[in-house]
Amino acid sequence: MGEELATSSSSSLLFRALKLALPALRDADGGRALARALTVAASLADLQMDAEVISAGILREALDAGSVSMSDVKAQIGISTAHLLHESLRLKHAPSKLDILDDESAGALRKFCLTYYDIRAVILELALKLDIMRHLDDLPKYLQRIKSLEVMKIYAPLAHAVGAGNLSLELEDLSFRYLFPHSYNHVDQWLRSQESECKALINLYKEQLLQALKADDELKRIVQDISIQGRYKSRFSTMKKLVKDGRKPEEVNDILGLRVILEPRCDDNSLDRGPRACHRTHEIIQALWKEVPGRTKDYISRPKENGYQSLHVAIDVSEPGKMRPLMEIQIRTKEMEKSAVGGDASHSLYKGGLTDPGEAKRLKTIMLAAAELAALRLRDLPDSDRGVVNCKNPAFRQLDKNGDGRISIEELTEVMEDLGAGGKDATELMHLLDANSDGSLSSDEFESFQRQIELMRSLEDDDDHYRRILKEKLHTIDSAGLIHVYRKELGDKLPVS
Ligand SMILES: Nc1nc2c(ncn2[C@@H]2O[C@H](COP(=O)(O)OP(=O)(O)OP(=O)(O)O)[C@@H](O)[C@H]2O)c(=O)[nH]1
Ligand SMILES: Nc1ncnc2c1ncn2[C@@H]1O[C@H](COP(=O)(O)OP(=O)(O)OP(=O)(O)O)[C@@H](O)[C@H]1O
Ligand SMILES: [Ca+2]
Ligand SMILES: [Ca+2]
Repeated sequence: MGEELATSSSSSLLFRALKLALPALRDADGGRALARALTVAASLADLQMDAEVISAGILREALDAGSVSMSDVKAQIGISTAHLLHESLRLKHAPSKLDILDDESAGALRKFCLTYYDIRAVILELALKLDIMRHLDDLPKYLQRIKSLEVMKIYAPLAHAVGAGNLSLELEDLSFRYLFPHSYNHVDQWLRSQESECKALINLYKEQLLQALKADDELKRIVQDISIQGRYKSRFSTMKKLVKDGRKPEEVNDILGLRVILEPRCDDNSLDRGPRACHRTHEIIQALWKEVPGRTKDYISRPKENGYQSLHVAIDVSEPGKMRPLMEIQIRTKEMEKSAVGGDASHSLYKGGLTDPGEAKRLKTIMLAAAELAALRLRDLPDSDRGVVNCKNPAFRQLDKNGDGRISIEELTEVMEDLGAGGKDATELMHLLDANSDGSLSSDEFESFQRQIELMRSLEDDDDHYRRILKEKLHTIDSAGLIHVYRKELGDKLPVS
């Protein structure tokens, strides 16, 4: 755990969680249950999650097995951990409502998750999925496929959308392996054969470039910070590129990748200091290595339509008698990076065809407005009216105009129209709230919706806090990115037959 999180209260929380889970897990599943719970906890710690999430990770398996109850968790660990477990269990059941082969449903689930859940519960669920995926060999083949498909179409894109990039790539690669074992082996063998050499090369070039940039007088004058990220391309991403336009492996020019991020000095207000720093970096690269002609793309002088800005250079890192894939170097300022990972040119949008983040936000706003309206009507009710109705929930009674104990789609549409929203929004809302899919809302379904609204409000502060942690520590997207939703499905890009 990070230093600031490893306070005595969080250690005590983890300790209590372990104490509660240990007896239940020690003997279960030949000792494997305990190992699994600890692996999940470790993954969550790697993802910089707080003690509440990690303790939920430890307890989840015991809860599933029925050896620990939710009231045990509430009493011995605390309400926040119990809440996270509750959220994660809700999330667990969500996909079973859907036909996972249907792209529209997968998109709806992602939207649902990001709009309705504590974001930490989403990360918890993703860590649990990762653990399942890492141990798929133990399951029968058909289950391996079903789980992989679910991960490929729902959880890997979800991880990408919430900014857990590395988790998303690992989930993708693992499901790729079980869904398409032959093509996976092909790509895997090829990448593996050069992996350690390429990774060493990435580190070496990264270090050399950083030294050269830091030593340059012009850059010293205009930038206050320089950082370089390196990455070796994932199996699935490589496969997609190879499949997409029939390229030969040696024509994939970004197997090795570096990204230079420059932060111009605050005291230099000249407008072009960012572009100047990027072009100067380009010159330094040209002096160091062999640039591949015709492969350079200057999206700084000419930004892409979506606003994406960056300078891309391909360099030849082969040596005499030793052919190697090309290395792509992306050069950008911190501001350009911010836009590329969270803004309009967002990486999630670029890869997944995400819709405008506003769309998901709108749905949430409508939900909140619907609750407001219900509350408002409630206040307008004369006191004498309260309590005489059969249904105990007055807000529900207000919406259930004909008093038949259910809120129909017509009744919901009427409310939404009062709010200035259309019938389509009512249908969407009904779809999300109608847990048993019978086409109308019972008082139970409505009450659970009200509880969610309350929870969402109380979590607004938490949400902000975790958003910052995710952005900073996971090097992820901005606040809006947390509710990005995929429109274009992964299935579009990958033929799943
Ligand atoms: N976030 C974001 N990244 C982008 C965008 N466009 C390109 N990139 C990044 O830049 C890389 C190279 O893009 P280009 O230089 O346009 O290359 P290309 O024509 O797509 O060619 P290949 O990389 O060979 O497929 C991509 O693989 C991404 O990593 C964008 O709109 N948004
Ligand atoms: N040259 C690079 N240097 C460092 N990181 C990179 C580089 N190119 C991409 N990345 C990052 O690596 C991760 C995986 O990217 P990946 O290679 O799968 O996709 P991509 O390069 O953005 O798209 P494409 O497959 O279309 O080229 C993303 O987080 C991406 O931002
Ligand atoms: Ca790329
Ligand atoms: Ca009704």
